[in-house]
Amino acid sequence: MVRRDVSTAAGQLNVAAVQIEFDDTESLEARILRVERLVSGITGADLVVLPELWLHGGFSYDSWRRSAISLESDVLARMSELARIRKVWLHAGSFMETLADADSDMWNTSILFDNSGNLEATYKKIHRFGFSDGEPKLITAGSNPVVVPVRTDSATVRTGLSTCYDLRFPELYRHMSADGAALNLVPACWPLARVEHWKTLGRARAIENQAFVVQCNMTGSDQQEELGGHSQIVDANGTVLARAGREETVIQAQLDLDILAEMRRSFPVLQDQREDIWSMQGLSGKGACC
Ligand SMILES: NC(=O)CCC(=O)C(=O)O
Repeated sequence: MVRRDVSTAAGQLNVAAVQIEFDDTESLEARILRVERLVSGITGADLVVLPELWLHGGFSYDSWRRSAISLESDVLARMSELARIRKVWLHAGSFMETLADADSDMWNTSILFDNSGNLEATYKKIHRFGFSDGEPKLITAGSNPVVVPVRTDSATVRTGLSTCYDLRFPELYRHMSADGAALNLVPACWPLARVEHWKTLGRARAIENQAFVVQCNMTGSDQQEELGGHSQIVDANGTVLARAGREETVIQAQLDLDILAEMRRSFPVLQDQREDIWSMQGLSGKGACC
């Protein structure tokens, strides 16, 4: 495995996560306006993160095809404009992406704009949630991990993109770590019933990869599924720098990337990884199931 130089993280980055309340009865336009207002009210952030499928509803399977959008849609033009006007990097959360033709595949695609409103990266969710229902039935899985450099006047950091259920698969984060990720952004639509998993797995991904983790969840309810909230910003020690409750809110924290780089130098656990671990005793990377 080729490992990127970890010194790609430096400086200070102020990040905000916008925890959005979902309500099945609200129109898409009303929700977009609310999100624009929430983002416009944030001060001092370099990077703002929105949740997974905040427009469509993470569990609104029946309406996904109807509400799906293409990368050229007006909604994304508005998100790009928001990033440009507010001069923030904007992880606009994820969207149900489709191509122009009606029968196209759909993907759960995350979108990152830079602070001039340019589209910097897209990431198609790799691990689909729902077992034999929901995402595996309706959408196509991505197959490319994405790590992208985020650069501002005061910071530079390679940033890994992942979505919700991906958080349960540590090998994805190991892969992004090898590609230099020192910050992981995790938009989600994670239910209340498993919110302790959400909180613990975010801290675990931070500690084991010596990286910051920004988890931005939905709250409210979607097709009778109570959504968990508890968005959090975690440092590489697993310390929660900011955490929401279940209300619609913005959380914000300053990420000190110089301290992270120093921690990685003085406690260099990542260099002790054994790449031969999967070939030991003939096991493959896929765990036993049922
Ligand atoms: N939208 C999701 O990926 C939900 C994931 C989830 O509920 C879980 O991992 O638990």
